[in-house]
Amino acid sequence: MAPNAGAEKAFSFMMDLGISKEEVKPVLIKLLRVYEGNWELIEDDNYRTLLEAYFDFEKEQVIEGERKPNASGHGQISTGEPFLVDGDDRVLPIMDSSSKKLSAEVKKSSSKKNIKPSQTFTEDDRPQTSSQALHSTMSEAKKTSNLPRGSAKDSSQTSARHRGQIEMNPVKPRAKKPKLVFSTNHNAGDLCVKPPSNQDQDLQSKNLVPACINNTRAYNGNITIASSSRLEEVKLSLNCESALAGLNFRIPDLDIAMKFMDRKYLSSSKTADPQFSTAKLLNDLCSIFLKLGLRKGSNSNLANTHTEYASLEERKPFNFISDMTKGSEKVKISLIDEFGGEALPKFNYIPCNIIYQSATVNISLARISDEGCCSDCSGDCLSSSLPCACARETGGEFAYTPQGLLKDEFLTACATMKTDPKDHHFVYCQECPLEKSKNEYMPERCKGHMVRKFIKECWRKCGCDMLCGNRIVQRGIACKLQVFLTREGKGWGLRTLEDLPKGTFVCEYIGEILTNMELYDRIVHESGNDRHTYPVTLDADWGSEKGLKDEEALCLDATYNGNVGRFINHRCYDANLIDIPVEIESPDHHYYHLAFFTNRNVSAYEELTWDYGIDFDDKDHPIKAFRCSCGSAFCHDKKQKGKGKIKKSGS
Ligand SMILES: C[S@@+](CC[C@H](N)C(=O)[O-])C[C@H]1O[C@@H](n2cnc3c(N)ncnc32)[C@H](O)[C@@H]1O
Repeated sequence: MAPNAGAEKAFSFMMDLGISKEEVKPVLIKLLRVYEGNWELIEDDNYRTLLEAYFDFEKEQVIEGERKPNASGHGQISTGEPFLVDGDDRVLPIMDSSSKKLSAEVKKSSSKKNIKPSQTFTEDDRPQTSSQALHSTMSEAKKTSNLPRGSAKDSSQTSARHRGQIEMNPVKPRAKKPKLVFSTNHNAGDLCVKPPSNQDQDLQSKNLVPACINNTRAYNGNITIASSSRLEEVKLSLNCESALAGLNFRIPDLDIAMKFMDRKYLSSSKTADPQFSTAKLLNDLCSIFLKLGLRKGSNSNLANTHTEYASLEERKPFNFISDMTKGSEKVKISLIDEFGGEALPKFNYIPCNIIYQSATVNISLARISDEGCCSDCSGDCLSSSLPCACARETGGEFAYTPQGLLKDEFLTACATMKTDPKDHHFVYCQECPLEKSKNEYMPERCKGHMVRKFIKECWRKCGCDMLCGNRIVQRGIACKLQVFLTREGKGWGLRTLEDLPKGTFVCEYIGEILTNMELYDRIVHESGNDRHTYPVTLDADWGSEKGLKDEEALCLDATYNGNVGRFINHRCYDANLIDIPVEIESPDHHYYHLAFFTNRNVSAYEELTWDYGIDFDDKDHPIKAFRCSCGSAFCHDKKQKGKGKIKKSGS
C-alpha cells in the first residue's frame, strides 16, 4: 500500500471514532517504527493495535503529567520524531536517517489536551529511558514471533533505528487472540459462539453446524458486558444479532469499547472522578439490581442460581448455519436460533420437487405443442413488441414486469380471489380425491376447490434465453433469506434480510410429490411428535376433470424433503406472501409449481408469512390444525380469540 494511503486510512478510521489526526499521529509514527512500516499489522483487526497503542499513550501521558506537575518547559510534547513526517504532515513508513521536527500542529494539539510528557526531546537529546527497555522487550517479543503476520527483523538492527523514539509504552505485538467471531468474508454465516455439544459435533460432521469457538462472554450474539459478580447472577449484555446477520459487522474488542466510554465521559464532565470506569459503573448497576431484586433470605441460593445458569446454557445451544441449502441454491440461506430453544429441524434440503413414489408427472417435450411455446423467440420475450405464445395463459400479457416483479394487476386479481372469494371462484369435482382419501367407499361431496390464476413461464422448447424476463421462478431463489426461530412459539420461520418490493418472487414451496392417498397414509401413520409442515394440495385443476385418477391427484409435502418454503408460517388474512401456481414444463395442471410472491413491500427482517387457508373449525381434516399465533388482527382461530397477548416464548 502507498505509505500515505495507509496513514490517511488510519486517520480517517480514528477520526470516525472522534480521535483527531493530531492525536493519532505521534502514536502512528511510533507504531510504524515498531512494526517497521508494516501497515498490515497496524490495520489488523480493525486497527486494534493502533487503538490499544493510542490508549496506552494517553494513559502514559496522564501518569507522566501527574508525576511532573507543571515542570517548566515540559508542558508540551516534543516528540523529537525526526523521521516519519514530511512537510505535508504525511506519515511515512520508512525509516530514514534525516531528521525533522514534528509539526507545531502536533505540539499545539497535545498541549491543548494538557498532556504532559516526561521530557522534552530534541533531535540530539533523545531519551534513553524506559522506552528503550520497553522497546527491547518488544523486539524480544517479536523474535518469539508473536506477530500475527509480517517479519521480525534482527533486534539490534531495529534498536539502532529506534533511537530517538518518544517515550510511551510501546505496544507489544499482539498474539492473535481468539475472536468471538471468526469470519473470512464477514458473513453473518460465520458466527458461532458456543462450545459445540456432542450433538453439534454430530451435526458438524453432517455439515449442518459450523465449528464453534468457546467464548464465555458471548452467547446468541449476546455479549455480556457487565455482571453482578463472577456468577453472573445479573448481567448486562449487548445484542448484536441483527448487526451480525445483516451488516458487515464483527464483534469489536470490549475493552477498547469500554476505554472509549471512559474517555467520552471523562472528557465531557469536568467533575468526573479520574478513576471513573464504565465497566465498574455497569458492574455496579448489575450488583445493585441483584441486591434490589433479591428476596429476603434468598442470598444462599446464589450458588443454585449459578448451577441453573449453567444447565440452562447447556440445554440451550445457540445455532447458526451459514447455508442450510448445503450449496444447492444460487444464494446462501442461513439459519439462526437466537434463543437456543429449539432443536435443529430434521429434513433434507432439496431445491426442486421430487416424486416420492406413485405420482404421475408427465413432463415431455412432445406434450408441449408449438402453440404452447415460443420457439421463434430469441433473447428476452418481454422486450419484443408483441407478447409471444407464452403470454396467452395470462390473457396475452406477461405476468412479469421488465424489472422481474409480478405485475400489480395480476397480483391484485390473485389476492382478491383469495381474500374475498366469490361462489364462482370455486369448482366442484364429481369424485373428490380429498373426500375419497378420507372415506374411499362413501366419500362425501366435494367441498370445492378454488379456481386459480396461473403464471406460465417459457421453457426448454422456447427459443428465448435463460435470462428471458418470463423465466423468474425457474431461475430459483434470488433474495437474501434467513430461517430463524420465531418468538411467538410458531417454531422456525422465514424472514427476508433485505427490503423486497411488492411482486418479488421469494421461493417455491418445494417438497415430495405425493399422490393424495400417499399423503393421507403418511399423515395417519406418522408419529405424533413430528411437527408436520403444512402440505399443499395441487388441486387447481381438479374441478375441470371428470374422473381424476389417484396418481394424478397430487400434493407437495415438505416435511422430510423440502426447501425454505417449508418454514413459511401461516398468517390469517394479511400475510405478506401469496402463493401462485406456475406452469413451467407441463401443460396440464395436475402438476405445477407453487411460487410465493410478496403482495406488498416487505422490509428487511420482516417475517415472511402465507395464509395457508386453514379452516380452524374443520375437525375432519386429517391434519389437526395448530393453535394460531399469527398475531393478525384478523386471526380466525377462535381458540386464540380473547386470549389476549400472543405467547412470548422462545419455544
Ligand atoms: C409449514 S410449517 C412452518 C415451519 C414451522 N414453524 C417449523 O418450525 O418447521 C407449519 C407448521 O408451523 C407451525 N405454524 C405455522 N404458522 C403458525 C401460526 N400462525 N401459529 C402457530 N403455529 C404455526 C405449525 O406447527 C404448523 O404445522
